Amino acid sequence: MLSQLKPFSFDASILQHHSHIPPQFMWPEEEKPCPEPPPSLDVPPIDLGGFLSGDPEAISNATRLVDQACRKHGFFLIVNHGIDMNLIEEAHKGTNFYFGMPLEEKERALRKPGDHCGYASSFTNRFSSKLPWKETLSFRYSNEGHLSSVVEQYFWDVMGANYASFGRICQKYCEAMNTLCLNVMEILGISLRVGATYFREFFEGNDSIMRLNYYPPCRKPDLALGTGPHCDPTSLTILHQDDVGGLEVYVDEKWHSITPNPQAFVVNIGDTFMALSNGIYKGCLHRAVVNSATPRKSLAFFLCPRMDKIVRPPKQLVSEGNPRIYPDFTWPALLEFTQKHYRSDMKTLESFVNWLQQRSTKSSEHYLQVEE
Ligand SMILES: C=C1C[C@]23C[C@H]1CC[C@H]2[C@]1(C)CCC[C@@](C)(C(=O)O)[C@H]1[C@@H]3C(=O)O
Ligand SMILES: O=C(O)CCC(=O)C(=O)O
Ligand SMILES: [Fe+2]
Repeated sequence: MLSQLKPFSFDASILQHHSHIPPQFMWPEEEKPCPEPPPSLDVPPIDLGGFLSGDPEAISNATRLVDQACRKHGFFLIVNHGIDMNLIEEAHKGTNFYFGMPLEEKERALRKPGDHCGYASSFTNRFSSKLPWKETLSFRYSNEGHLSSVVEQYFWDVMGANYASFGRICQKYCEAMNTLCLNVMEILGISLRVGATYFREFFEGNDSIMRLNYYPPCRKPDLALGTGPHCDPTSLTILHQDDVGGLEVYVDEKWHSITPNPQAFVVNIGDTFMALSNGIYKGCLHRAVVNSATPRKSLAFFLCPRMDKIVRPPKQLVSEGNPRIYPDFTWPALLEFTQKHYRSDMKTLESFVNWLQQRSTKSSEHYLQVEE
């Protein structure tokens, strides 16, 4: 259980100037950043415009490259995506604006225990060690009719009139991410040979999470981590990083850096899509390191299925040779597990399945006791 600790506030405007960092931010030897900058990962970018043009060669290239990447490590880049670069720049500017505010202003959106939305500064009241060196602002996106302006509304309701313009930018940005995700779902459907519409329809009504990551400079970047090693428990992540660099992906038993490319989105498979693909596509292990000089930002859109959807692979992906790996589950159950019972890492899905089985065993034992 993630204990409710006596919170101390991580005020980045102060802590970033400390030559020593609190011990809670120091990571163990086996998880610390690499002593030398790791090699960059050579990932062939997927030309989304080419795929969407209907050109057979472009479709074949995109689906082949995505299939190779997702069977191996679950990570790829998208270029020629059609998203307005001004919108992306406005989203980064608004992120700077928000995280540049005094702590008490940011804490007006303070994340409540057990909730995934709101402002968090390194989760000081959530974890007792291996604290991430970052501030985050997370909020809900849905394209269901009655929630179609839920992002803009959140900024009005929680942040106030000063953030209305930023709220409009984030609403437009999330709508663009939704379009991008559904196009990627078409590529994944063709790559897995279940058809272009299968996963697109599954995620048409999604209930997703947008997260703004802000990594202040750290005087001990070799001891801290901005975000610890993990697979995203969500379905698909579309991330835009600024030009600072710090995202690392674990491939072939070693860490690789991802060179910033403002024209590209970083895309990775999450645990929930790994279950939807019956383990054929892998959740991508990744982390973020920090530096001593420059703040870093990343905008992460986490695609999640509608709350009532059952996460179950299509029958074409289950066979005698490839039997079911994970039981049916819903995203809200996995989300609650990550917010109330378990800190997401590289074993989240396995731990979640064990937790589900223990709970069903306990409840059937209880039932039997009541019955006897
Ligand atoms: C559903 C989520 C939980 C986290 C945010 C989204 C997807 C990624 C998860 C996370 C980033 C994985 C690393 C640990 C974590 C606690 C973090 O460092 O922020 C995770 C997020 C969370 O639980 O808030
Ligand atoms: O900031 C980054 O580059 C990675 C952040 C991340 O992995 C996450 O928010 O899940
Ligand atoms: Fe992540």
